[in-house]
Amino acid sequence: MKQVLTIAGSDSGGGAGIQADLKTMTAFGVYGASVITAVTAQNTLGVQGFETVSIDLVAKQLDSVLSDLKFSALKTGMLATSEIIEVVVDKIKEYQVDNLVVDPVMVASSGDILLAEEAITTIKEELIPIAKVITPNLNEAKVLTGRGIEEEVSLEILASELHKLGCEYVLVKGGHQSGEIARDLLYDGVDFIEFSAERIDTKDTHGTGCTLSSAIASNLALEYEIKEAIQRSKKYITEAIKAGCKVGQGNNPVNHFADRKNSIGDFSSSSLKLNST
Ligand SMILES: Nc1ncnc2c1ncn2[C@@H]1O[C@H](COP(=O)(O)OP(=O)(O)O)[C@@H](O)[C@H]1O
Ligand SMILES: Cc1ncc(COP(=O)(O)O)c(N)n1
Repeated sequence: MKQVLTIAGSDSGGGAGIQADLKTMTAFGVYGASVITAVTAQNTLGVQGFETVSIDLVAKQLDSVLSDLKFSALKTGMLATSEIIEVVVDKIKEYQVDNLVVDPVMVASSGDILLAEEAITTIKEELIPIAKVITPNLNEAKVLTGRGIEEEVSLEILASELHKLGCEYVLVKGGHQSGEIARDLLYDGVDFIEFSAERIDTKDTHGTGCTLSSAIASNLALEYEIKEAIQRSKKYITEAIKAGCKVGQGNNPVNHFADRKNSIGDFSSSSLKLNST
């Protein structure tokens, strides 16, 4: 069984972070393990607080899983501080794990900040150069290229500038743009490749970025080449947004099991029989 590691923060609401990552990995039939960097108190309305896990315990978690399991791919999400990024980079290098997908999480969709400002430089200088693919959203791409959030700039310019930071591929996500199409752009240093899907008219997009990056890591582990891995992930995230999980009062999460007969919210056709005692 292919094994994939997520190194990210916990979302108590279950829609983003580690929880979204493990659900996505399960949906693609790979084995998911997790190293938790921070614990957030979070729901569909926002992030009410968070604490980071100590550097020592992050390092111990990494040693535990990397010395035992055999990962075909890994992803990073919320890393919170420069110190955590540094230990993550050291361990990835020490254990020589390939297929690193970096989702440079900075701000939750609710607007709450999940990354210390000085850690942006550490992401650029230490993490991005060892990544196979980075998956910034529009705002993250602007911050990483030293732009203001309000600045008008094309996905093409952002992708080509980010590629210079040393990763193999850049996927700039256009989820926060307006228009009928949700367009993401991949750049390999030579060609631009577009991944487009219908834009779903909803505010229930909590966890979309975490889910997409985990789907890409899962598909790389399954040995799909990068374009095919992204194509499959884009299809998956579009279906997951469409199906949605109406669980809370704010911006609800996507439905990671949209293709299952017994998808979340519809157990009517489930083959699972529970014994009542
Ligand atoms: N309303 C939407 N309809 C369809 N696809 C969307 C929608 N919102 C986001 N996406 C897609 O979800 C993925 C995650 O993108 P985005 O929401 O920009 O990332 P993040 O969660 O990091 O902000 C991308 O493939 C993006 O195009
Ligand atoms: C622990 C954690 N990690 C990442 C995100 C970003 O996800 P989103 O941008 O979809 O809210 C989040 N809200 N919480």
